[in-house]
Amino acid sequence: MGGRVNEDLIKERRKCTFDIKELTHIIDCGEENTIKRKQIDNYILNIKELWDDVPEEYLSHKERYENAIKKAFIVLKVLRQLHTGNIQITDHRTPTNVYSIQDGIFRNVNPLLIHIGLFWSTIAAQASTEQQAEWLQPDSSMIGTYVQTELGHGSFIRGIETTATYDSTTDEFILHTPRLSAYKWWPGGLGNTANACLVMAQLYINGTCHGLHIFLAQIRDFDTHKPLPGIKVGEIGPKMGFNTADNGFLGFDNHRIPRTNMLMKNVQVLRDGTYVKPKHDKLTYGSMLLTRVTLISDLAYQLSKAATIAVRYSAVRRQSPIKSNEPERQILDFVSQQHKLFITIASSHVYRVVGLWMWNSHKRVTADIHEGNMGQLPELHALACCLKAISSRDASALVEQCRLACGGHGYMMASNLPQIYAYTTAAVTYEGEYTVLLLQTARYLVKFWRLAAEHKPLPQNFAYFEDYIKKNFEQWRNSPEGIIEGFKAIVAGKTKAAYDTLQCNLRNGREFEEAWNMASVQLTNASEYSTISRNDIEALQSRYEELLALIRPNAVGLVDAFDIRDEVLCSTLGAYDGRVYERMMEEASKSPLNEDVVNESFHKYIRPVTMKNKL
Ligand SMILES: CCCCC/C=C\C/C=C\C/C=C\C/C=C\C/C=C\CCCCC(=O)SCCNC(=O)CCNC(=O)[C@H](O)C(C)(C)COP(=O)(O)OP(=O)(O)OC[C@H]1O[C@@H](n2cnc3c(N)ncnc32)[C@H](O)[C@@H]1OP(=O)(O)O
Ligand SMILES: Cc1cc2nc3c(=O)[nH]c(=O)nc-3n(C[C@H](O)[C@H](O)[C@H](O)COP(=O)(O)OP(=O)(O)OC[C@H]3O[C@@H](n4cnc5c(N)ncnc54)[C@H](O)[C@@H]3O)c2cc1C
Repeated sequence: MGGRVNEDLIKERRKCTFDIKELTHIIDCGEENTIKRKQIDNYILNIKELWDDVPEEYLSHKERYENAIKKAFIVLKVLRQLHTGNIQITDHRTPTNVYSIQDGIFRNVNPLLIHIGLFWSTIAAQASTEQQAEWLQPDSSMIGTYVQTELGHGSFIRGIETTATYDSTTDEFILHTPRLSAYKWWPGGLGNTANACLVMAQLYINGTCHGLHIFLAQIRDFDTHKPLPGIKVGEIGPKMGFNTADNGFLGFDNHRIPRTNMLMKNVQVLRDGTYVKPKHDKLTYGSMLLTRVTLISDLAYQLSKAATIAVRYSAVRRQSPIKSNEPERQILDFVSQQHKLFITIASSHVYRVVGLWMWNSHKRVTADIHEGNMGQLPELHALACCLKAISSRDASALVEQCRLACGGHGYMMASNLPQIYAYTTAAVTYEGEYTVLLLQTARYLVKFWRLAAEHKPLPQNFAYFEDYIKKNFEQWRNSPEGIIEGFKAIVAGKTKAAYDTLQCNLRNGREFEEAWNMASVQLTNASEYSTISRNDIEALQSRYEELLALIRPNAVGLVDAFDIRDEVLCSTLGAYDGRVYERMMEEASKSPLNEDVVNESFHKYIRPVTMKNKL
């Protein structure tokens, strides 16, 4: 859409006091990455078939999938070309914004996301060298997905009921779904697209259960795409979001696969049925760990999208004067509006930095695991659980806050805020539900509190537990360092309170698991345990208000620095030129309900009633 840039946005950009490009390079982890990202964006933007004329919301459930899958295979081809062609990407999962353009293409989710992001990466991480040589061929016919969750079990995966029973007479595993609750349910791409999958199932050898293992199973014919005999597969139906992805269900009726289809890098079943244990029995959960780490950066990016839309809109939107004799003000001038929006910008930066830090930690710990050293895995797991849980919860709350900050127009699908919310809130549940993951972290903290309470040696990371017990905490200091000390006090105080409740429940004769359940609200909540006083809180509050005023002139510059293209934002409210009302009117004109001046329903249903007595 042509036309001049909104005057208010022009003024905002003139006011900016820092170098926007420099911040963009920092966000992208270097100018080189910014250049690479822009090259990819431009390349993909020129592929006409990837861009829709009709807004997605007007398509049926079936059309949405068909449109998305058409685009997904074009993107897949481009991805392969990018890996071998002129634009080189060495590590496509580095959590920069390199792949952000897909948000614009799908306005939702790539139906091949699990194929690209989980299927291949699980094979790469958990299959033996020979298996990888066979399966990771660039011209492979496999379109795969990651099949773990069942109708009856998602969080408690030890409860998974699908079985893989070794038959030594034929050297095969028999995959079986014993009952309805054991049907696989949810995996992305399973409904219509995948012809293969990685299945999480309970391994049985000679009547002994060895727990959960991962198996590669073909489920559809590579040529005809019909389900193989013994496979019942389909799509689960419309969801709150993710409707461009065909999440599916799957049941096995004694479906046989070769023994060599179990992922055997860390654990093996030999020809005679001998079971060779892994070095750590949670290595099978490795893909969940990696996705939790990756998600933190993805959620930071979703926050930057929501902030860009809401800040630009708030700079353009004028409503109400502050003083009655003045003109109406930009809504961004209201301090309450700044509070809603600037925290979203800040949170995006926080989770971007933390996501990168976690990504590097994951790389380091994985390298250690390759060398046989599992020592850092529990800490990484505890951190990934907590950060995935809070980043998804914060992101969905803040995206919703941005939507509300756009008033009625934020409720329009054309603002793209409802779609970003539906996408973001799903992350609170998938890849480990919020509370369930927080309880994993609590379990880790309580273990170290017990050591502290028993005056046993603690790792350096937990020295602050000892400080808390010895009352070594400093008085509150109103500074970044002081705030960190305050948080340490809160964690220690909360862990102590939960631990004391746990001990009290145990002394009252409860079994540990029951005592844990009774303490679980305390184990997941945070309260104020620091030495902060009422005066300190008031001082912090006024410092916060001063900072809002300092950020205000740079607000548009800060979101411009996220450098998110209009084709990715897909928002009438958030486009770079700020021509909000023109874009809204243009989008409304695309509604099929505006095609006829008088809709045919008038003649069928309305007129017979309204004109009844007059005919
Ligand atoms: C343009 C093209 C685009 C291309 C795109 C390219 C790339 C994209 C790449 C990535 C994607 C990026 C972003 C993603 C965006 C969107 C995502 C889209 C789709 C969504 C996918 C969703 C997929 C899924 O949901 S898969 C299913 C996930 N399911 C779960 O997470 C289940 C949760 N439950 C569990 O994990 C476990 O049951 C548990 C809660 C951890 C408990 O396990 P259990 O065995 O019962 O263990 P227990 O509690 O008894 O603890 C025992 C012991 O083990 C320790 N433990 C547990 N887990 C682990 C672990 N993982 N690692 C290490 N240790 C572990 C635990 O702490 C205990 O220790 P201890 O005894 O206390 O010492
Ligand atoms: C959009 C989307 C995509 C998905 N994609 C995939 C996929 O590709 N592959 C796949 O395998 N799965 C996938 N899933 C499934 C997802 O991983 C699970 O839904 C998720 O792990 C939560 O499990 P659940 O549904 O069993 O929730 P439940 O565990 O039934 O949660 C319900 C409630 O019970 C509470 N609860 C459960 N256990 C405990 C406990 N021990 N202590 C305290 N409270 C507890 C929870 O906090 C929650 O409030 C997807 C899900 C969604 C929404």
